[in-house]
Amino acid sequence: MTRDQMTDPDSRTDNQATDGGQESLASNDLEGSDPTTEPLVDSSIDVGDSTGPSGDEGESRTVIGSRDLDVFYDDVQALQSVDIEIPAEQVTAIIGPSGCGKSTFLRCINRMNDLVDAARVEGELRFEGKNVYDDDVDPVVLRRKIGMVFQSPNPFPKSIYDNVTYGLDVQGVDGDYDEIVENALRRAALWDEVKDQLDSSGLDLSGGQQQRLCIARAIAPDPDVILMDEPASALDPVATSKIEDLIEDLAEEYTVVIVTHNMQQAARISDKTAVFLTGGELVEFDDTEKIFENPEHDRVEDYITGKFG
Ligand SMILES: Nc1ncnc2c1ncn2[C@@H]1O[C@H](COP(=O)(O)OP(=O)(O)OP(=O)(O)O)[C@@H](O)[C@H]1O
Repeated sequence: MTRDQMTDPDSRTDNQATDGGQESLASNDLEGSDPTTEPLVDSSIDVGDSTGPSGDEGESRTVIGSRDLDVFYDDVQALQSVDIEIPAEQVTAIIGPSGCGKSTFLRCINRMNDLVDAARVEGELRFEGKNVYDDDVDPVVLRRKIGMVFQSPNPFPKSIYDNVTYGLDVQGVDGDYDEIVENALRRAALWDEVKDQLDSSGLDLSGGQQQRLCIARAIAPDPDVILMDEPASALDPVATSKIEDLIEDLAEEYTVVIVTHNMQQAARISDKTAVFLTGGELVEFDDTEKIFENPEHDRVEDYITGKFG
């Protein structure tokens, strides 16, 4: 299987399951994709320019990269010429003041901005070396490889079991659903708490459990990347701590990109940190320790130390 086969003209559709018009689903809960012809990006292939800038041995492979990425909402520019190389199987935090384009960047990665009429994307955003904005890329397939978890826990009014299998069901994916559900719930650190109540409504869980259920739902289709947009901001400190532990565990298997307003959280859980500042400029991207202890840019230091933002 080659990178070119990420495309699937037969299943090309932007359909996404919706919940009362809210952006309230794991993004890989998508209808319209034909799993029998699902074109995959084989991460074992030579991905050319998707290696890191230095290509040094021991350097983590780049999974997501952008070059000169601009995003506009009508005439308003939300991102300006963003260049970034996001490494595999690490946690990358996106931080910055309100309105600096954090969510916009996250949504570019799996083309969720396609769902916003006013949004226009220019430049290049690569997943496994393939520009996801090429005409031949199927966004439905892309979103199965790049799942998403939103700010507010948003389970469906369905059983815990059905919440996890929903995305698989609508795509007609075959497989042992019992096994998939158990694996996804285990990986989301929820199995032990819910294994005896899989038929109960997902809405009866606590907020933190609901968010872990949403993470299980995002994991079920077996993505490569999990995008998280402030996944703990609606949770209490105990539930937040569990989600943070979970995110660190997930990075052993998945590439995690998380938007957070909480700088302590970024410092605690991420390996890399990207600092966006007003105007949608990516000002600095480096190891999290470096960003928080010795940033290159005064503006980043001012932001980190709370002088503005
Ligand atoms: N759907 C939209 N239509 C028009 N403008 C938008 C839309 N979404 C975002 N914007 C604008 O794009 C810019 C970046 O917004 P974005 O939500 O990406 O920032 P953010 O850093 O995630 O903000 P916050 O931290 O407040 O969530 C802002 O000026 C915002 O008003």
